[in-house]
Amino acid sequence: MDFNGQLSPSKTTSILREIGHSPVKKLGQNFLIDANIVRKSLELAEIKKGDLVVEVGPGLGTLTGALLNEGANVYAVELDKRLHAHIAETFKDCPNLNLIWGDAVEHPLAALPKEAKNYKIVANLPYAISTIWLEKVLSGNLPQKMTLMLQKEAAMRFTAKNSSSEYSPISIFLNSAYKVKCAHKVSASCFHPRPNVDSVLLALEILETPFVFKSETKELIRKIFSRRRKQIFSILKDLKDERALKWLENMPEIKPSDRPETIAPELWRKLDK
Ligand SMILES: C[S@@+](CC[C@H](N)C(=O)[O-])C[C@H]1O[C@@H](n2cnc3c(N)ncnc32)[C@H](O)[C@@H]1O
Repeated sequence: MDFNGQLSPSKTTSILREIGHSPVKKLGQNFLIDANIVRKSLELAEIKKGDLVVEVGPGLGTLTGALLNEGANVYAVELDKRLHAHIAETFKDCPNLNLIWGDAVEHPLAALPKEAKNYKIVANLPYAISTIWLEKVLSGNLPQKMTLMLQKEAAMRFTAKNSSSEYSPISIFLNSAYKVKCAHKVSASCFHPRPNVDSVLLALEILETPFVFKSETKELIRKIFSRRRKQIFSILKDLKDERALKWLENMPEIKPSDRPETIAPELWRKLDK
């Protein structure tokens, strides 16, 4: 089956007209209309027949169709009821698609079976949920590869190194489990409607020994970063966190006057022990 007939801007607008749908900004509905980017996403994810792939927000089904064409088993979650119905109808004869209606923050891996191993994620993510969704993914059964289309600003935050202004809790959690294989700038003209900002296609590969932070440590790191301009000792004293104060005491690499954004991921990992 060939599902790739909807990549041109005119075909996309005609499908939207047919199903009576106007793109919803708050759901990040900027649909991919560039066949090269679709191909590149599949290439980076090294999609082959039989792969288990999670997709967030299939939208009009452009990536979904390409994944199914390659013989992948796709698990997808779409929040927009009209688009969910459109996808369900378009792919009704396709047993390799497991589609659910719902919020990807609640179902970060769609309906993927809990025991699934060696799965991948390929998604053109809705901007509003990209960080919270990724945090959820990083808390559980980790994918082998993630190929994510993101707004440039989110991609920079995800991949930031310490001592940069973008460095955030999500940079620490992601950097502790994945390496960046490639980050490819994507122009606004590859989407309909055109977003106001550039996007980045980010390919991530799991580390040999990925590190998953405990949820209480993640919560603490988030609290510390909410005061990122302050010095680490004074933050921990304010928070009255004995465990973290002990960590700092035993960490000759960190000065009490350092700011949280200067502390490298491997030092934060020691706070989790
Ligand atoms: C950037 S569009 C991508 C659409 C399609 N995959 C493509 O590449 O053309 C984001 C999609 O995510 C859906 N979406 C937005 N928020 C969502 C959420 N919380 N859970 C699941 N899907 C969501 C939108 O309705 C939209 O279909």
